[in-house]
Amino acid sequence: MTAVIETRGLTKRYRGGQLAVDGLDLTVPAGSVYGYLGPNGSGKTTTIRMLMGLIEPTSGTATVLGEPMPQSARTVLPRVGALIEGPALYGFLSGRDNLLRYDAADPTADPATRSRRVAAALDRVGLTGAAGKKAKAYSLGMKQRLGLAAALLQPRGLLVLDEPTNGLDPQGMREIRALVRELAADGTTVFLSSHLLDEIEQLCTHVAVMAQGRLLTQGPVAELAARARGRLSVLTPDTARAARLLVSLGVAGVTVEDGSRGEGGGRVTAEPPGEGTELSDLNAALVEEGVRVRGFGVERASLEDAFVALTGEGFDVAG
Ligand SMILES: Nc1ncnc2c1ncn2[C@@H]1O[C@H](COP(=O)(O)OP(=O)(O)OP(=O)(O)O)[C@@H](O)[C@H]1O
Repeated sequence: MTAVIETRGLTKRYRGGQLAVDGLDLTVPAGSVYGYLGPNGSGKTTTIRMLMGLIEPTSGTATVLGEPMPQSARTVLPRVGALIEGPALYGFLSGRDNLLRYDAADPTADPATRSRRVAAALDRVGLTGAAGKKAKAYSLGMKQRLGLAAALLQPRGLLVLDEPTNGLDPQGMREIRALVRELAADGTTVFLSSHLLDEIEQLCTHVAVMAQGRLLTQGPVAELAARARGRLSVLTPDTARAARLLVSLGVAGVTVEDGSRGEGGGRVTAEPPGEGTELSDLNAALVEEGVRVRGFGVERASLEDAFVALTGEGFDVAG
């Protein structure tokens, strides 16, 4: 498999002494939608700025589309569509005129076909109807889509999107996510940073998890989630009794969630039992004890479970 982005020991220490990225080894396979996940301040933007040749690494190497960065920035960057820290737009110009300016700034873009390229890009992001409006009248989501249109003026081998849904309302988020899915379906490799775990789970085939400048893990999303163990879940109105019994049977991590499940129902979750204990025996023991069981099973592990297992802490999934 060819890597579209590869870094080895990539490190950035800012002048003030802050170690923002620490010995990063990333491998982004061709055709992947690669989620770069980490809380604010974990080094995502710094990494992207190094990949795009905007800042020099302190040490380590990076290749993008097979060429070393920042040395090959001039040949690599025209093949990369990037949306970093919000698009730079002229508010007093229409959406269309903003794109015409972007296209004109690209020395490789043929002026004869400019208006056709711009029309196609506007259509791609669903802004044809609003193309004549001034950009300052655009919603944040429309501005973000216009930024994406600028990134799509030329065919690209790679799209790099830094927190593309940051600050958007739910509708705007849905629009941008739908667009990213469409682009990915066309086979474009997408590298997308986010601090939203559910966004990565919805959009990405691969994920790298960052914390404090260091890579905790990377790989296919499905593999990462599968590595985490699911939770045993018992739906019952008799939560306290169920919990006591599970604890007495040696089940670990027993947690009671009461309330809002209708008819006074609640839920008890726990770690799935280890070898030697059958799930069916646990269920039978609950029933024997007179616990009314409305649901029983092991829920599939989510990426969040995997993240908690990795870091020992929860994640800001709501943003
Ligand atoms: N120009 C700079 N000079 C000094 N320190 C910096 C600079 N830019 C970022 N940092 C620090 O480097 C660390 C990583 O920042 P970075 O912006 O890369 O993180 P991030 O994961 O992108 O977070 P956010 O989503 O908040 O941008 C932070 O501690 C930040 O304060």
